[in-house]
Amino acid sequence: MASISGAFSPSSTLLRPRRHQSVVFSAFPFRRLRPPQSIADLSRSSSPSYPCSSTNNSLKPGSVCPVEKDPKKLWDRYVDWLYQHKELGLFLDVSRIGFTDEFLEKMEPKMQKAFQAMKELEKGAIANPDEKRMVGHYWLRSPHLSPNTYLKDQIEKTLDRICEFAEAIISAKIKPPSSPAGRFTQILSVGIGGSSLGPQFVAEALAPDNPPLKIRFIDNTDPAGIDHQIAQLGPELASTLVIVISKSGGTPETRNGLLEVQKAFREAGLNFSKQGVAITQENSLLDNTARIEGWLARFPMFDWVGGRTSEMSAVGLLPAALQGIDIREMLVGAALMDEATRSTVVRENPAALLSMCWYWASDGVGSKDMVVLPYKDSLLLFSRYLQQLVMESLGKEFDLDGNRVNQGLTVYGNKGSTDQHAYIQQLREGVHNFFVTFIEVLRDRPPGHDWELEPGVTCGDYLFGMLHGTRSALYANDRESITVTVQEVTPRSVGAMVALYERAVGIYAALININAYHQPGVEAGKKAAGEVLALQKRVLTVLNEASCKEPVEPLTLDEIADRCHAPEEIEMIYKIIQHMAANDRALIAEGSCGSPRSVKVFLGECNVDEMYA
Ligand SMILES: O=P(O)(O)OC[C@H]1O[C@H](O)[C@H](O)[C@@H](O)[C@@H]1O
Repeated sequence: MASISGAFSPSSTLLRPRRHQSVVFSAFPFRRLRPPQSIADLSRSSSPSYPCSSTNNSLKPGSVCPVEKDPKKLWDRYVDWLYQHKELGLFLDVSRIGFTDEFLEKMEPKMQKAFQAMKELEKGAIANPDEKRMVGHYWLRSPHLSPNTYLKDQIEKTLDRICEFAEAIISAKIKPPSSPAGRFTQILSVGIGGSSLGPQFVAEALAPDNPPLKIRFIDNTDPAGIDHQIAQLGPELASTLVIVISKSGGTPETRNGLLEVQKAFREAGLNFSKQGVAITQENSLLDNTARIEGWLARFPMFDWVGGRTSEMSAVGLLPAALQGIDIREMLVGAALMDEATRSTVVRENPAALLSMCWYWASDGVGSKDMVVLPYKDSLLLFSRYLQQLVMESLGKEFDLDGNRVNQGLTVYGNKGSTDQHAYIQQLREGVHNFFVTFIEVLRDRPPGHDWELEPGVTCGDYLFGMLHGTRSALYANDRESITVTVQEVTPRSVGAMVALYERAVGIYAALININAYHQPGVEAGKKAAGEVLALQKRVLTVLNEASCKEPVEPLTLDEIADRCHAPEEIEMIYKIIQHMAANDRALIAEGSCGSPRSVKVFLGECNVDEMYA
């Protein structure tokens, strides 16, 4: 790599655009052998072999299988395993994952079983048995594959409506009633989890510098965060289209976000219903609210699309279209990737290659974390998006046969090269509990804008050097990695990447025999949150009774817990008091919060109505 010295003495040399450049690359003559019939065939073929012996019944060699270091053999492995999708301009390099021929051979029957499971899923099987639901996100980009014409029509009609609505908003055929701009200029998206992460990722990746409508998100029940978003809109609230997204239509954080935004509208003298849009399942609480209040529009979320795989439904497509992103291109990218990932030849199926690598790298039990490092600022949120897609899908206590398995695959990462200045030190030299996925984007800038900031080297060359330097340095220390390469960040390539990972998760889930499409663990936290709020109400009632006495009776935490009939909840009661005391809740706490036993509490005023309620 070029030396750093002199890096800040820009040379103004403009690069001559070479029109043939990308063509040369995409037509690079990667040798494609006659497709082998199975992985087992491959292991008997001329591919280089990696001499790791397997321990008894494990699919992976027991201890550490040293990765190939011989440059010539590594190049052979690179060339042999390089996957290319020509039409999408996407490459997948798995050469720096050390799977062996023996591993591939043993995996082959499992892979074939997984392909069969995916085939049945796409045909409309109840692939989510707990919730008795079909899993149909693949139909969203290929409606003709839906199991019946009713679903096909639903998908197509919804897509047409999204396009028409977005066009009417952008062209100001539909206007907000009291906007000085005379048109919608902002989107405020209210939603959480799968109803927000995809739209956030896509906005960051694809929104133009000056979109027809700018988007911001409320994705939490943090009052300060909500206030910040509303304050940032300022007078533009009058020109804001509020899209409330919730599949269930009853998620508390989203409901709270909606109530806070509606209050802001009231206070600004605006009519929310003329600016509100709902995306939710038919007849959900949100749907009924939107219908009764006469909101501007309602779009459906289908029962058979899960939140974390909803990017190609109205959830992802409506916000994207309103930002001027070509959503039909996103769908084309996803459909092309779906087609490629239906192949039952592992080597020719990039999602199968990914899931097979995950299995190898994490022993099929999540023993290693997946660090996702896109070297492109616009893909910053990809790892965050993947975190939900992968971890909520694969992180399960039981397998499909009811065995306790505590499965999962941890995902984290932000972007390169920024993360090289944060935690890559540990990855290179510290605890060896991860593998990396590099996301490489070949095109640095739009054509005609590049320049050499030192002789022969552009800013993008540095980014390129950082990626490959890190990949090599990690590999030299036996740290495995996968590299996904795309030509550019476009609606098509983003659609393809979403589809690639959706399918990889589906295949991997089949390999480890778990239901990827439910999330029973999330319910426990929601239920516990409800219990905390119920306890808070009981605490307030007890305090009110004591505070209405003459004279007022300050209570210790033990006394409050006893009167709430919840002595085992004393710690939570302490936390409730601490939180309310910090938030001007007419509650007076004497003593020191640092020594909870000294605390005595009463209310600043007695609420007589509540006493007799
Ligand atoms: O879209 P919603 O029904 O509001 O759900 C939003 C999110 O909430 C949940 O707790 C689930 O774990 C997520 O999978 C879901 O995406």
